[in-house]
Amino acid sequence: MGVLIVIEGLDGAGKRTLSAGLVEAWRATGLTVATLAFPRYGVSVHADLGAEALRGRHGDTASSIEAMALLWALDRRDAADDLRKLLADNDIVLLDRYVASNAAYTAARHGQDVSGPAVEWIREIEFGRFVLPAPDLQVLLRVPVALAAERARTRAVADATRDRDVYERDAGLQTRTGEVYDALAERHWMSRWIVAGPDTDAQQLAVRISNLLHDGEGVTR
Ligand SMILES: Nc1ncnc2c1ncn2[C@@H]1O[C@H](COP(=O)(O)OP(=O)(O)OP(=O)(O)O)[C@@H](O)[C@H]1O
Ligand SMILES: Cc1cn([C@H]2C[C@H](O)[C@@H](COP(=O)(O)O)O2)c(=O)[nH]c1=O
Repeated sequence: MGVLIVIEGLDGAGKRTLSAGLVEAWRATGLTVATLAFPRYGVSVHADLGAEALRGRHGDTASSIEAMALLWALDRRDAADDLRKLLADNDIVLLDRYVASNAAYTAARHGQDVSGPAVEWIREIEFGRFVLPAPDLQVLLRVPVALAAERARTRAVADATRDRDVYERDAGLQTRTGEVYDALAERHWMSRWIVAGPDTDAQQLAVRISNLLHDGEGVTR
């Protein structure tokens, strides 16, 4: 049974870039690694509807905090069987965003902190009702809001398919989301968390995580 590792962080933090580096580093040591990125655009109708809503389509869907959270959660529910199979077949399954994204953004949109009802609602729906696998380790890629926004802007200029959505244009939302992420990490919500900075070297982080897992630290099952 493999371990489930999640990279979390703000829009533009560099999660996808760091994930690619981790995969390369682990595979070079002979480990089998599978990856999934949520939302699963182009695979899940729920993910695609969510992305379209964030770009002004589907009436008032984007203005409903719970409607958006349920779309992202339903994408993960549909992926649950695939996720379990990947865990059975690989040493490591690395996720770019998972349930904590929904907890952080939903709480932040409501202006709640980590102790508010939104985080508990997401936990109950996704881990309780949808029975999604719990992570073994979550990594918060902690990047200042301004730097993450700059990275998202630069990416949007370079790649027309990655235009900034309404969440990415909302600096207040990103700031509040960062605060909820910090609290989730401090409380080790649903697993042990470690925090990585903006210039994290993927190779070094891969070694750090491997050591944690090897020592049994941060492994929840
Ligand atoms: N360490 C880094 N230094 C400089 N630029 C970086 C770094 N990491 C990522 N970037 C750049 O920042 C932009 C955003 O990175 P990336 O797509 O990996 O972020 P992300 O967290 O996955 O974003 P999102 O959640 O919005 O999809 C990309 O253009 C990427 O090349
Ligand atoms: C998976 C997930 C995502 N979100 C938020 C985070 C982003 O602002 C958007 C779209 O995600 P992307 O990584 O920029 O493609 O949605 C969320 O609120 N809840 C989730 O579960």
